[in-house]
Amino acid sequence: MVTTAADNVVPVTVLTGYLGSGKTTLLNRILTHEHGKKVAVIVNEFGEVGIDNQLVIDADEEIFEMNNGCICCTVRGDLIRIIGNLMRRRDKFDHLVIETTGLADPAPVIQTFFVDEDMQTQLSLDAVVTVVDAKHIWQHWEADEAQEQIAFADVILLNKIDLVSETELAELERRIRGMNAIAKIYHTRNSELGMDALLGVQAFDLKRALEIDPNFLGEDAHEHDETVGSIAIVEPGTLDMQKLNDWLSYLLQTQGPDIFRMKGILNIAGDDHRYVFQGVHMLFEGTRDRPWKSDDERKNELVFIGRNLDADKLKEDFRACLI
Ligand SMILES: Nc1nc2c(ncn2[C@@H]2O[C@H](COP(=O)(O)OP(=O)(O)OP(=O)(O)O)[C@@H](O)[C@H]2O)c(=O)[nH]1
Repeated sequence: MVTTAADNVVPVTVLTGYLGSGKTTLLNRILTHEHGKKVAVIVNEFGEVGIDNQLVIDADEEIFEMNNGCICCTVRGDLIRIIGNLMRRRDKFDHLVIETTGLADPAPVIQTFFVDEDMQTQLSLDAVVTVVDAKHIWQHWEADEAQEQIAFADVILLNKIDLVSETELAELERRIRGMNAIAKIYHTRNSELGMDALLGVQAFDLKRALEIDPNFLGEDAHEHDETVGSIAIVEPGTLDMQKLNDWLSYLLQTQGPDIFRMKGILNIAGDDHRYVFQGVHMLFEGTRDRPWKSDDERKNELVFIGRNLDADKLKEDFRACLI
């Protein structure tokens, strides 16, 4: 899973967003943009007319449609099969975008790239990009899918800003930030965003430092409006690796379904290297990272994004792992 540009792996962007939020508009942008990348796209539509083929051919892109049902039910088998076919034409593209349907939970798509060994050697998850309809999101704010799409995202486009006032937009951003402290949030019209912010983000690369909104970290008692939220732990001190392992395994066994994503940089006792980890539901990967630099502040930073998380309990259990 950990990859660098030098590896011959294909970066994969997972594109999510509620119905009508602007995913197709964004996809068209990606396909027609002069970014020098050849992008293959897998779309999952229910009998709708897909992206215009002419456009696809002109843009030197490849599109594959999954028409056999919901991506979240059949995802692993179908996705692996389609990607398998796609990889036979590996020379034809250098980035893959998977558009999930408006209602799909993005987790199974993301997990495919964590669990399947074949997938891991050939592809690397780049980022989850979620398009949010800034005007109409409130109508389905309570829907699990809408919340999960926001919670899983690395990049969020608050789209259709022409339809809302600045105040409304600020309020939406505040609430979304409370749910997801790690995503980069952009304000867009017609899903207009620079390609650098979309493709090649490397949000799942363990080697990249954890990026949490400093404002979020600064807030001690973060107010939560939603059942889905982010919890950040920033603590100095050194951790007992065994205790940490036990705690994290217990946490994932008991709360895995409710923990959508987690990431962290840790200071392990007796090790002069940083330990970095990330997880998606029950799936976890951690590795020894670069050495701490002399001017680094050796502290532990963790972020959990999930449903009904108990901040006090998480912090207490974390502290119990310190030496
Ligand atoms: N006013 C406004 N309309 C937009 C904007 N972005 C997209 N739209 C329109 O919103 C509608 C839905 O956009 P799509 O890109 O098709 O959305 P989608 O997420 O692919 O929709 P589904 O395929 O139904 O999930 C289209 O009519 C777009 O032209 C925007 O920033 N402002």
